[in-house]
Amino acid sequence: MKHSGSLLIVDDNPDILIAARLLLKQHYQSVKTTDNPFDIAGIINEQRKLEQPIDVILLDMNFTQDSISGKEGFYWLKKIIEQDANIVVLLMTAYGDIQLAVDAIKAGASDFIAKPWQNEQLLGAVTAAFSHAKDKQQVGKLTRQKQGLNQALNTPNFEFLGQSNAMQQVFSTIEKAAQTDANILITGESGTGKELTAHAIHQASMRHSQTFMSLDMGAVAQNLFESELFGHKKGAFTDAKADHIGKFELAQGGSLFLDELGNLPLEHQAKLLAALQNRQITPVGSSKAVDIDIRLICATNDNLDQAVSEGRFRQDLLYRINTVEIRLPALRERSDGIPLLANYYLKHFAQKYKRSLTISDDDMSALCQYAWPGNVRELAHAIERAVILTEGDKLDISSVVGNSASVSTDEKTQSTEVLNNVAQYDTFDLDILEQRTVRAALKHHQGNVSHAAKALGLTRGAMYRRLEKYGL
Ligand SMILES: Nc1ncnc2c1ncn2[C@@H]1O[C@H](COP(=O)(O)OP(=O)(O)OP(=O)(O)O)[C@@H](O)[C@H]1O
Repeated sequence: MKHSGSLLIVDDNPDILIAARLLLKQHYQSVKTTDNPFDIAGIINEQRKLEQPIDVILLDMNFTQDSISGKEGFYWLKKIIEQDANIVVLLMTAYGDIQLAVDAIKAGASDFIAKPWQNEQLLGAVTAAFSHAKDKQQVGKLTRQKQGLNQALNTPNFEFLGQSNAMQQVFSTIEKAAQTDANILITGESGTGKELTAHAIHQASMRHSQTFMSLDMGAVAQNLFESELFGHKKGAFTDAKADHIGKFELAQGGSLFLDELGNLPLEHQAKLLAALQNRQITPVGSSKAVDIDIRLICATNDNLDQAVSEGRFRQDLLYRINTVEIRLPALRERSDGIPLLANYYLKHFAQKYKRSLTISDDDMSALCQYAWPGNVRELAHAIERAVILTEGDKLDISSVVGNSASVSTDEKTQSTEVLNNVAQYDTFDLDILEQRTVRAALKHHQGNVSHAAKALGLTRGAMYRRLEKYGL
Protein backbone atom coordinates (compact mmCIF):
# COMPACT_ATOMS: atom_id res chain seq x y z
CA MET A 1 0.00 0.00 0.00
CA LYS A 2 1.23 3.48 -0.84
CA HIS A 3 1.88 5.98 1.93
CA SER A 4 -0.16 9.17 1.93
CA GLY A 5 1.84 12.36 1.62
CA SER A 6 3.33 14.51 -1.13
CA LEU A 7 6.87 14.64 -2.36
CA LEU A 8 8.55 17.03 -4.80
CA ILE A 9 11.82 16.18 -6.58
CA VAL A 10 13.89 19.06 -7.97
CA ASP A 11 16.88 18.31 -10.20
CA ASP A 12 18.08 19.67 -13.53
CA ASN A 13 19.03 16.20 -14.76
CA PRO A 14 15.98 14.51 -16.40
CA ASP A 15 17.46 11.03 -15.88
CA ILE A 16 17.65 11.60 -12.14
CA LEU A 17 14.07 12.87 -12.08
CA ILE A 18 12.81 9.80 -13.93
CA ALA A 19 14.78 7.33 -11.81
CA ALA A 20 13.77 8.91 -8.49
CA ARG A 21 10.14 9.25 -9.56
CA LEU A 22 9.92 5.61 -10.72
CA LEU A 23 11.26 4.38 -7.41
CA LEU A 24 9.32 6.69 -5.09
CA LYS A 25 6.02 6.54 -6.99
CA GLN A 26 5.78 2.88 -5.90
CA HIS A 27 5.71 4.00 -2.26
CA TYR A 28 4.11 7.46 -2.13
CA GLN A 29 0.75 8.67 -3.39
CA SER A 30 1.89 11.96 -4.85
CA VAL A 31 5.32 12.49 -6.44
CA LYS A 32 5.85 15.72 -8.40
CA THR A 33 9.02 16.59 -10.31
CA THR A 34 10.56 19.69 -11.83
CA ASP A 35 13.90 20.50 -13.43
CA ASN A 36 13.55 24.21 -12.67
CA PRO A 37 13.97 25.42 -9.08
CA PHE A 38 12.06 28.62 -9.95
CA ASP A 39 8.93 26.41 -10.13
CA ILE A 40 9.20 25.30 -6.49
CA ALA A 41 7.18 28.13 -4.92
CA GLY A 42 4.37 27.72 -7.47
CA ILE A 43 4.16 23.95 -6.95
CA ILE A 44 4.05 24.38 -3.15
CA ASN A 45 1.14 26.87 -3.50
CA GLU A 46 -0.68 24.73 -6.06
CA GLN A 47 -0.46 21.59 -3.90
CA ARG A 48 -1.66 23.53 -0.87
CA LYS A 49 -4.72 24.65 -2.84
CA LEU A 50 -5.38 21.05 -3.86
CA GLU A 51 -5.21 20.14 -0.14
CA GLN A 52 -2.27 17.86 -0.83
CA PRO A 53 0.49 20.03 0.63
CA ILE A 54 4.09 19.07 -0.09
CA ASP A 55 5.59 17.28 2.92
CA VAL A 56 9.08 16.55 1.62
CA ILE A 57 11.31 18.06 -1.08
CA LEU A 58 14.25 16.19 -2.55
CA LEU A 59 16.46 19.03 -3.73
CA ASP A 60 19.55 18.99 -5.88
CA MET A 61 22.32 21.27 -4.65
CA ASN A 62 23.80 22.23 -8.00
CA PHE A 63 21.93 23.52 -10.99
CA THR A 64 23.54 24.37 -14.32
CA GLN A 65 24.77 27.88 -13.55
CA ASP A 66 27.08 26.73 -10.85
CA SER A 67 27.71 23.07 -10.86
CA ILE A 68 29.72 22.15 -7.78
CA SER A 69 29.71 24.67 -4.91
CA GLY A 70 26.22 23.77 -3.66
CA LYS A 71 25.45 27.50 -3.21
CA GLU A 72 22.31 27.26 -5.31
CA GLY A 73 21.01 24.39 -3.20
CA PHE A 74 21.46 26.50 -0.05
CA TYR A 75 19.70 29.42 -1.71
CA TRP A 76 16.65 27.32 -2.64
CA LEU A 77 16.65 25.56 0.73
CA LYS A 78 16.38 28.95 2.43
CA LYS A 79 13.56 30.01 0.09
CA ILE A 80 11.59 26.83 0.83
CA ILE A 81 11.97 27.21 4.61
CA GLU A 82 10.86 30.85 4.36
CA GLN A 83 7.79 29.81 2.39
CA ASP A 84 6.76 26.88 4.59
CA ALA A 85 8.80 25.87 7.60
CA ASN A 86 6.86 22.61 7.88
CA ILE A 87 8.34 21.20 4.66
CA VAL A 88 11.25 18.83 5.20
CA VAL A 89 14.10 19.18 2.68
CA LEU A 90 16.50 16.42 1.71
CA LEU A 91 19.53 17.70 -0.19
CA MET A 92 21.39 15.65 -2.80
CA THR A 93 24.62 16.18 -4.72
CA ALA A 94 27.14 14.24 -6.69
CA TYR A 95 29.94 16.27 -5.14
CA GLY A 96 29.25 15.40 -1.54
CA ASP A 97 31.74 15.93 1.15
CA ILE A 98 31.29 15.91 4.89
CA GLN A 99 31.54 19.68 5.29
CA LEU A 100 28.80 20.25 2.71
CA ALA A 101 26.57 17.77 4.53
CA VAL A 102 27.18 19.47 7.88
CA ASP A 103 26.48 22.91 6.38
CA ALA A 104 23.29 21.64 4.72
CA ILE A 105 21.93 20.33 8.01
CA LYS A 106 22.93 23.51 9.81
CA ALA A 107 21.01 25.46 7.15
CA GLY A 108 17.85 23.48 7.93
CA ALA A 109 17.96 20.41 5.66
CA SER A 110 16.89 17.22 7.38
CA ASP A 111 19.49 15.03 5.67
CA PHE A 112 21.94 14.81 2.81
CA ILE A 113 22.22 12.15 0.09
CA ALA A 114 25.15 11.54 -2.25
CA LYS A 115 24.44 10.71 -5.90
CA PRO A 116 24.40 8.09 -7.29
CA TRP A 117 22.35 6.53 -4.52
CA GLN A 118 21.44 2.98 -3.59
CA ASN A 119 17.65 2.61 -3.84
CA GLU A 120 17.36 1.36 -0.22
CA GLN A 121 19.42 4.29 0.93
CA LEU A 122 17.20 6.82 -0.85
CA LEU A 123 14.02 5.09 0.36
CA GLY A 124 15.33 5.06 3.94
CA ALA A 125 16.16 8.77 3.82
CA VAL A 126 12.77 9.69 2.28
CA THR A 127 10.89 7.57 4.86
CA ALA A 128 12.75 9.30 7.68
CA ALA A 129 12.03 12.69 6.09
CA PHE A 130 8.27 11.92 5.94
CA SER A 131 8.24 10.88 9.57
CA HIS A 132 10.12 14.08 10.45
CA ALA A 133 7.53 16.09 8.47
CA LYS A 134 4.69 14.39 10.37
CA ASP A 135 6.33 15.27 13.70
CA LYS A 136 6.76 18.88 12.60
CA GLN A 137 3.11 19.12 11.57
CA GLN A 138 2.04 17.54 14.88
CA VAL A 139 4.17 20.00 16.86
CA GLY A 140 2.68 22.87 14.85
CA LYS A 141 -0.82 21.59 15.58
CA LEU A 142 -0.10 21.20 19.29
CA THR A 143 1.44 24.66 19.44
CA ARG A 144 -1.68 26.15 17.83
CA GLN A 145 -3.89 24.15 20.21
CA LYS A 146 -1.86 25.37 23.18
CA GLN A 147 -2.13 28.97 21.98
CA GLY A 148 -5.89 28.51 21.61
CA LEU A 149 -6.18 26.99 25.08
CA ASN A 150 -4.05 29.75 26.58
CA GLN A 151 -6.27 32.30 24.96
CA ALA A 152 -9.40 30.60 26.33
CA LEU A 153 -7.89 30.23 29.81
CA ASN A 154 -6.58 33.77 29.86
CA THR A 155 -9.79 35.46 28.88
CA PRO A 156 -12.20 36.14 31.72
CA ASN A 157 -15.93 36.27 30.95
CA PHE A 158 -16.27 39.94 31.80
CA GLU A 159 -14.44 43.16 31.05
CA PHE A 160 -12.46 44.78 33.84
CA LEU A 161 -14.07 48.19 34.31
CA GLY A 162 -13.33 51.09 36.56
CA GLN A 163 -14.22 54.76 36.46
CA SER A 164 -13.44 55.90 39.96
CA ASN A 165 -10.12 57.49 40.90
CA ALA A 166 -9.41 54.52 43.12
CA MET A 167 -9.74 52.10 40.20
CA GLN A 168 -7.72 54.36 37.88
CA GLN A 169 -4.89 54.06 40.40
CA VAL A 170 -5.29 50.28 40.43
CA PHE A 171 -5.09 50.18 36.62
CA SER A 172 -1.98 52.33 36.63
CA THR A 173 -0.25 50.06 39.20
CA ILE A 174 -1.22 47.02 37.13
CA GLU A 175 0.35 48.56 34.02
CA LYS A 176 3.58 49.37 35.82
CA ALA A 177 3.92 46.13 37.77
CA ALA A 178 2.96 43.93 34.82
CA GLN A 179 6.07 44.99 32.90
CA THR A 180 8.30 43.49 35.58
CA ASP A 181 8.49 39.94 36.88
CA ALA A 182 7.84 41.10 40.45
CA ASN A 183 5.63 38.94 42.66
CA ILE A 184 2.30 40.64 43.19
CA LEU A 185 -0.12 40.36 46.08
CA ILE A 186 -3.71 41.45 45.44
CA THR A 187 -5.82 42.17 48.48
CA GLY A 188 -9.44 43.16 48.87
CA GLU A 189 -12.80 41.90 50.03
CA SER A 190 -14.54 39.06 48.30
CA GLY A 191 -16.02 40.09 44.94
CA THR A 192 -13.87 43.20 44.43
CA GLY A 193 -12.21 41.82 41.29
CA LYS A 194 -9.00 40.18 42.52
CA GLU A 195 -9.20 37.42 39.94
CA LEU A 196 -9.90 39.92 37.14
CA THR A 197 -6.87 41.89 38.33
CA ALA A 198 -4.67 38.80 38.14
CA HIS A 199 -5.81 38.19 34.55
CA ALA A 200 -5.20 41.84 33.68
CA ILE A 201 -1.64 41.64 35.05
CA HIS A 202 -0.93 38.55 32.97
CA GLN A 203 -2.43 40.12 29.85
CA ALA A 204 -0.33 43.27 30.22
CA SER A 205 2.86 41.31 30.87
CA MET A 206 5.52 39.91 28.52
CA ARG A 207 4.16 36.47 29.38
CA HIS A 208 0.71 37.15 27.93
CA SER A 209 0.96 34.54 25.18
CA GLN A 210 1.96 31.88 27.72
CA THR A 211 -0.22 30.06 30.21
CA PHE A 212 -2.18 31.72 33.00
CA MET A 213 -2.68 28.99 35.57
CA SER A 214 -4.71 29.48 38.70
CA LEU A 215 -5.22 27.51 41.87
CA ASP A 216 -7.90 28.34 44.44
CA MET A 217 -6.26 27.48 47.74
CA GLY A 218 -9.68 27.65 49.39
CA ALA A 219 -10.81 24.65 47.38
CA VAL A 220 -7.79 22.39 47.90
CA ALA A 221 -8.11 19.52 50.40
CA GLN A 222 -5.62 19.69 53.26
CA ASN A 223 -3.64 16.63 52.13
CA LEU A 224 -3.37 17.73 48.49
CA PHE A 225 -1.69 21.15 48.67
CA GLU A 226 1.77 19.87 47.89
CA SER A 227 0.67 17.67 45.04
CA GLU A 228 -1.52 20.41 43.53
CA LEU A 229 1.35 22.91 43.65
CA PHE A 230 4.34 20.73 42.82
CA GLY A 231 2.85 17.57 41.26
CA HIS A 232 3.52 13.98 42.24
CA LYS A 233 5.01 10.80 40.84
CA LYS A 234 2.98 7.66 40.38
CA GLY A 235 3.02 5.66 43.62
CA ALA A 236 4.12 8.64 45.77
CA PHE A 237 1.10 7.96 48.02
CA THR A 238 -1.82 5.53 48.05
CA ASP A 239 -4.03 7.44 45.61
CA ALA A 240 -1.23 8.46 43.27
CA LYS A 241 -2.21 6.15 40.42
CA ALA A 242 -0.35 8.15 37.75
CA ASP A 243 2.14 10.99 37.46
CA HIS A 244 0.49 14.36 38.11
CA ILE A 245 1.86 17.70 36.91
CA GLY A 246 1.57 20.45 39.49
CA LYS A 247 0.40 24.00 38.82
CA PHE A 248 3.95 25.39 39.01
CA GLU A 249 5.01 23.26 36.07
CA LEU A 250 1.77 23.83 34.16
CA ALA A 251 2.37 27.56 34.45
CA GLN A 252 5.96 27.21 33.13
CA GLY A 253 6.89 30.35 31.20
CA GLY A 254 3.63 32.07 32.18
CA SER A 255 1.88 33.30 35.33
CA LEU A 256 0.73 31.32 38.36
CA PHE A 257 -2.20 32.77 40.29
CA LEU A 258 -2.66 31.49 43.83
CA ASP A 259 -6.09 32.65 44.96
CA GLU A 260 -7.12 32.75 48.63
CA LEU A 261 -3.50 32.29 49.66
CA GLY A 262 -4.38 32.87 53.33
CA ASN A 263 -5.71 29.30 53.33
CA LEU A 264 -2.31 27.71 52.78
CA PRO A 265 -1.50 25.81 55.98
CA LEU A 266 1.73 26.77 57.77
CA GLU A 267 3.41 23.43 57.08
CA HIS A 268 3.12 24.03 53.33
CA GLN A 269 4.13 27.69 53.51
CA ALA A 270 7.77 26.69 54.06
CA LYS A 271 7.73 24.57 50.89
CA LEU A 272 6.19 27.37 48.83
CA LEU A 273 8.83 29.76 50.15
CA ALA A 274 11.65 27.35 49.28
CA ALA A 275 10.25 26.90 45.75
CA LEU A 276 10.15 30.67 45.24
CA GLN A 277 13.61 31.21 46.67
CA ASN A 278 15.29 28.42 44.71
CA ARG A 279 13.15 28.79 41.58
CA GLN A 280 12.88 25.02 41.67
CA ILE A 281 10.23 22.53 42.71
CA THR A 282 10.40 18.82 43.43
CA PRO A 283 7.26 16.77 42.71
CA VAL A 284 6.11 14.59 45.62
CA GLY A 285 7.85 11.19 45.37
CA SER A 286 10.55 12.46 43.00
CA SER A 287 14.18 13.09 43.78
CA LYS A 288 14.69 15.33 40.77
CA ALA A 289 14.24 19.08 41.10
CA VAL A 290 12.67 20.95 38.17
CA ASP A 291 13.63 24.55 37.33
CA ILE A 292 10.65 26.86 37.19
CA ASP A 293 10.11 30.14 35.42
CA ILE A 294 6.84 31.73 36.48
CA ARG A 295 5.50 35.11 37.60
CA LEU A 296 3.64 34.63 40.86
CA ILE A 297 0.42 36.49 41.55
CA CYS A 298 -1.32 35.85 44.87
CA ALA A 299 -4.66 37.08 46.17
CA THR A 300 -6.31 37.06 49.54
CA ASN A 301 -9.23 38.62 51.37
CA ASP A 302 -7.52 37.76 54.62
CA ASN A 303 -5.44 40.35 56.44
CA LEU A 304 -2.04 38.72 56.06
CA ASP A 305 -0.26 41.17 58.41
CA GLN A 306 -2.71 40.15 61.08
CA ALA A 307 -2.27 36.50 60.11
CA VAL A 308 1.49 36.96 60.61
CA SER A 309 1.00 38.49 64.04
CA GLU A 310 -1.33 35.64 64.97
CA GLY A 311 1.28 33.11 63.82
CA ARG A 312 -0.92 31.77 60.97
CA PHE A 313 1.26 33.08 58.16
CA ARG A 314 5.04 33.21 57.74
CA GLN A 315 6.49 36.68 57.67
CA ASP A 316 9.31 35.64 55.29
CA LEU A 317 6.75 34.24 52.83
CA LEU A 318 4.72 37.44 53.01
CA TYR A 319 7.84 39.48 52.18
CA ARG A 320 8.56 37.20 49.24
CA ILE A 321 5.09 37.43 47.68
CA ASN A 322 4.23 41.08 48.20
CA THR A 323 6.96 42.84 46.22
CA VAL A 324 4.07 44.85 44.77
CA GLU A 325 0.77 45.01 46.61
CA ILE A 326 -2.46 46.00 44.89
CA ARG A 327 -5.37 46.76 47.17
CA LEU A 328 -8.77 46.64 45.55
CA PRO A 329 -11.17 49.04 47.19
CA ALA A 330 -14.56 47.76 48.30
CA LEU A 331 -17.37 48.84 45.98
CA ARG A 332 -18.84 51.14 48.64
CA GLU A 333 -15.53 53.06 48.64
CA ARG A 334 -15.88 53.77 44.91
CA SER A 335 -19.59 54.28 44.49
CA ASP A 336 -18.93 56.79 41.68
CA GLY A 337 -17.96 53.75 39.61
CA ILE A 338 -21.26 51.95 40.22
CA PRO A 339 -23.22 53.42 37.23
CA LEU A 340 -20.61 52.14 34.76
CA LEU A 341 -20.69 48.65 36.28
CA ALA A 342 -24.47 48.59 36.65
CA ASN A 343 -25.02 49.62 33.02
CA TYR A 344 -22.43 47.14 31.80
CA TYR A 345 -24.04 44.23 33.62
CA LEU A 346 -27.53 45.40 32.67
CA LYS A 347 -26.52 45.41 29.01
CA HIS A 348 -24.85 42.02 29.34
CA PHE A 349 -27.77 40.28 31.05
CA ALA A 350 -30.44 42.06 29.01
CA GLN A 351 -28.75 40.63 25.93
CA LYS A 352 -28.44 37.21 27.51
CA TYR A 353 -32.14 37.08 28.46
CA LYS A 354 -33.29 38.97 25.36
CA ARG A 355 -34.76 41.91 27.28
CA SER A 356 -34.72 45.64 26.65
CA LEU A 357 -34.37 47.40 30.01
CA THR A 358 -33.09 50.66 31.47
CA ILE A 359 -32.39 51.93 35.00
CA SER A 360 -34.10 55.14 36.15
CA ASP A 361 -31.94 57.94 37.61
CA ASP A 362 -33.51 57.51 41.06
CA ASP A 363 -32.83 53.82 41.04
CA MET A 364 -29.28 54.39 39.88
CA SER A 365 -28.63 56.71 42.80
CA ALA A 366 -30.18 54.12 45.10
CA LEU A 367 -27.75 51.55 43.72
CA CYS A 368 -24.93 53.99 44.42
CA GLN A 369 -26.00 54.41 48.04
CA TYR A 370 -26.29 50.75 48.88
CA ALA A 371 -23.28 49.24 50.71
CA TRP A 372 -22.78 46.13 48.52
CA PRO A 373 -21.17 43.82 51.07
CA GLY A 374 -20.60 41.26 48.29
CA ASN A 375 -19.04 44.00 46.11
CA VAL A 376 -19.09 43.77 42.29
CA ARG A 377 -20.05 40.10 42.36
CA GLU A 378 -23.17 40.96 44.37
CA LEU A 379 -23.98 43.85 42.03
CA ALA A 380 -23.66 41.63 38.96
CA HIS A 381 -25.80 38.87 40.51
CA ALA A 382 -28.40 41.34 41.71
CA ILE A 383 -28.72 42.83 38.24
CA GLU A 384 -28.98 39.44 36.61
CA ARG A 385 -31.73 38.49 39.03
CA ALA A 386 -33.57 41.76 38.45
CA VAL A 387 -33.38 41.35 34.68
CA ILE A 388 -35.06 37.97 35.08
CA LEU A 389 -37.73 39.22 37.50
CA THR A 390 -38.60 42.62 36.01
CA GLU A 391 -41.88 42.69 34.10
CA GLY A 392 -41.89 46.20 32.55
CA ASP A 393 -39.06 47.96 30.72
CA LYS A 394 -37.58 49.70 33.78
CA LEU A 395 -35.34 47.51 35.87
CA ASP A 396 -37.24 46.59 39.04
CA ILE A 397 -34.82 47.81 41.65
CA SER A 398 -36.75 46.44 44.62
CA SER A 399 -35.79 42.96 43.57
CA VAL A 400 -32.17 43.94 43.17
CA VAL A 401 -30.68 45.36 46.29
CA GLY A 402 -29.48 43.54 49.35
CA ASN A 403 -31.20 40.34 48.50
CA SER A 404 -28.97 38.22 46.31
CA ALA A 405 -30.66 34.93 47.03
CA SER A 406 -34.31 35.67 47.30
CA VAL A 407 -37.28 36.02 45.04
CA SER A 408 -40.11 35.89 47.58
CA THR A 409 -42.46 38.85 47.98
CA ASP A 410 -41.67 39.15 51.66
CA GLU A 411 -38.01 39.42 51.04
CA LYS A 412 -38.54 41.76 48.11
CA THR A 413 -40.42 44.09 50.43
CA GLN A 414 -37.61 43.82 52.94
CA SER A 415 -35.00 44.71 50.37
CA THR A 416 -37.00 47.71 49.24
CA GLU A 417 -37.05 48.78 52.84
CA VAL A 418 -33.33 48.30 53.10
CA LEU A 419 -32.91 50.45 50.03
CA ASN A 420 -35.25 53.16 51.21
CA ASN A 421 -33.78 53.22 54.66
CA VAL A 422 -30.08 53.17 54.08
CA ALA A 423 -29.78 55.66 56.89
CA GLN A 424 -31.54 53.28 59.24
CA TYR A 425 -29.00 50.50 59.02
CA ASP A 426 -28.43 49.34 62.59
CA THR A 427 -24.81 48.60 61.67
CA PHE A 428 -22.37 48.95 58.85
CA ASP A 429 -20.04 46.36 60.32
CA LEU A 430 -19.33 44.19 57.31
CA ASP A 431 -18.68 41.07 59.32
CA ILE A 432 -22.10 41.35 60.91
CA LEU A 433 -23.77 42.13 57.59
CA GLU A 434 -21.94 39.28 55.92
CA GLN A 435 -22.92 36.90 58.70
CA ARG A 436 -26.58 37.93 58.34
CA THR A 437 -26.46 37.52 54.56
CA VAL A 438 -24.89 34.07 54.86
CA ARG A 439 -27.53 33.05 57.42
CA ALA A 440 -30.33 34.39 55.20
CA ALA A 441 -29.02 32.53 52.17
CA LEU A 442 -28.76 29.31 54.15
CA LYS A 443 -32.26 29.74 55.53
CA HIS A 444 -33.64 30.49 52.10
CA HIS A 445 -32.04 27.36 50.68
CA GLN A 446 -33.10 25.19 53.63
CA GLY A 447 -29.53 24.67 54.77
CA ASN A 448 -28.23 23.52 51.38
CA VAL A 449 -24.66 24.87 51.47
CA SER A 450 -23.98 24.47 47.75
CA HIS A 451 -27.14 26.33 46.75
CA ALA A 452 -26.55 29.06 49.31
CA ALA A 453 -22.92 29.44 48.17
CA LYS A 454 -24.05 29.70 44.55
CA ALA A 455 -26.66 32.31 45.41
CA LEU A 456 -24.05 34.34 47.28
CA GLY A 457 -21.63 34.00 44.39
CA LEU A 458 -19.10 32.19 46.57
CA THR A 459 -17.07 29.08 45.87
CA ARG A 460 -17.88 26.18 48.19
CA GLY A 461 -14.46 26.64 49.79
CA ALA A 462 -15.13 30.32 50.47
CA MET A 463 -18.58 29.43 51.84
CA TYR A 464 -17.21 26.81 54.23
CA ARG A 465 -14.64 29.25 55.51
CA ARG A 466 -17.39 31.71 56.30
CA LEU A 467 -19.47 29.03 58.03
CA GLU A 468 -16.45 28.21 60.13
CA LYS A 469 -15.69 31.89 60.78
CA TYR A 470 -19.20 32.62 62.02
CA GLY A 471 -19.65 29.27 63.74
CA LEU A 472 -22.71 28.45 61.59
N1 LIG B 1 -13.98 46.12 37.91
C1 LIG B 1 -14.81 45.16 37.49
N2 LIG B 1 -15.42 45.27 36.29
C2 LIG B 1 -16.29 44.33 35.87
N3 LIG B 1 -16.61 43.24 36.57
C3 LIG B 1 -16.04 43.08 37.77
C4 LIG B 1 -15.11 44.03 38.30
N4 LIG B 1 -14.67 43.59 39.49
C5 LIG B 1 -15.29 42.42 39.71
N5 LIG B 1 -16.11 42.10 38.70
C6 LIG B 1 -16.94 40.90 38.57
O1 LIG B 1 -17.30 40.48 39.88
C7 LIG B 1 -17.15 39.06 40.01
C8 LIG B 1 -16.14 38.75 41.07
O2 LIG B 1 -14.85 39.15 40.63
P1 LIG B 1 -13.54 38.37 41.06
O3 LIG B 1 -13.78 36.89 41.03
O4 LIG B 1 -12.42 38.89 40.26
O5 LIG B 1 -13.46 38.82 42.57
P2 LIG B 1 -12.51 38.32 43.74
O6 LIG B 1 -12.08 39.52 44.47
O7 LIG B 1 -11.46 37.44 43.16
O8 LIG B 1 -13.53 37.45 44.62
P3 LIG B 1 -13.21 36.26 45.68
O9 LIG B 1 -12.31 36.84 46.75
O10 LIG B 1 -14.54 35.91 46.23
O11 LIG B 1 -12.58 35.16 44.90
C9 LIG B 1 -16.77 38.54 38.64
O12 LIG B 1 -17.92 38.14 37.96
C10 LIG B 1 -16.16 39.74 37.97
O13 LIG B 1 -16.29 39.67 36.58
